[in-house]
Amino acid sequence: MENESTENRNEARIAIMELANMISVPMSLNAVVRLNVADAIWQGGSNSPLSASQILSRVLPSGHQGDPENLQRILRMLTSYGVFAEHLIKTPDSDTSSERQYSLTEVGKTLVTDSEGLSYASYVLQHHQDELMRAWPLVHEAVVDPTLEPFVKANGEPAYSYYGKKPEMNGLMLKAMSGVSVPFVKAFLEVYDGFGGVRTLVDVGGSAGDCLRMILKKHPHVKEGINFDLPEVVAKAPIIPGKILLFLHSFY
Ligand SMILES: C[S@@+](CC[C@H](N)C(=O)[O-])C[C@H]1O[C@@H](n2cnc3c(N)ncnc32)[C@H](O)[C@@H]1O
Repeated sequence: MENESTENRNEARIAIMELANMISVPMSLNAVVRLNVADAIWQGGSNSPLSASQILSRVLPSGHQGDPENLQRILRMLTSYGVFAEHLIKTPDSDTSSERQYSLTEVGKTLVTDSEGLSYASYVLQHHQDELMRAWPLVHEAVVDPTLEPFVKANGEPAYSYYGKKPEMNGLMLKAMSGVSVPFVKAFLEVYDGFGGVRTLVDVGGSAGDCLRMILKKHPHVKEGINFDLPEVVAKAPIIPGKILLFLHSFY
């Protein structure tokens, strides 16, 4: 091993410590989503910088002060990962001290609830449910014995059949997929021109059917959409009479 005091070795030690603590990043993200911080800052588009105390006064029920210091720690952490922008605002009664305030960056804005009630917040929550978190410490076992995936080892059955039995998880999965896919499909439909001549369109694993619904709306010559997904999923997907059929099946 080379000399431990070289710049390279110092940077390597810091890098491995950062990797070892990386869980603090998604967990902090999960915390701000649970606390609904993005909507509190966004306030219909104002995105005015707010201190941790001001944010807490908007997200907690009246009478609950919370701990602004702890929230500020989380906000600072996520600022360093580009979710928030930090503003140092001089406090009026002091020449020297300043207050930290936070607004949303482009990344942070993905967590703001839109007019359809969607955002990337559900995607964040979906990934950090207890059942998924339980599978992560078993990843090394997938190397030793790949016959059962970590989710099955942790929860007794594969993820999608598990979601199907838990209405809350199923609902969150649907909402997460809608939140992720709707903005992408909007952008994709602005530039993609490949649906000419298509009469029937099948979306395999179409979830709540958002992609199909948006494509059929933009391209009325596509007469029929088939959402091919699991029974519990299509049971929750809105039907468009005469336009979207639901195929209650499994591709396994
Ligand atoms: C990652 S999601 C994709 C959702 C959707 N395509 C979108 O972009 O929003 C995967 C989808 O595959 C579906 N799926 C998983 N296993 C399936 C199976 N065995 N048969 C049919 N659909 C399945 C899930 O229910 C889920 O809706």
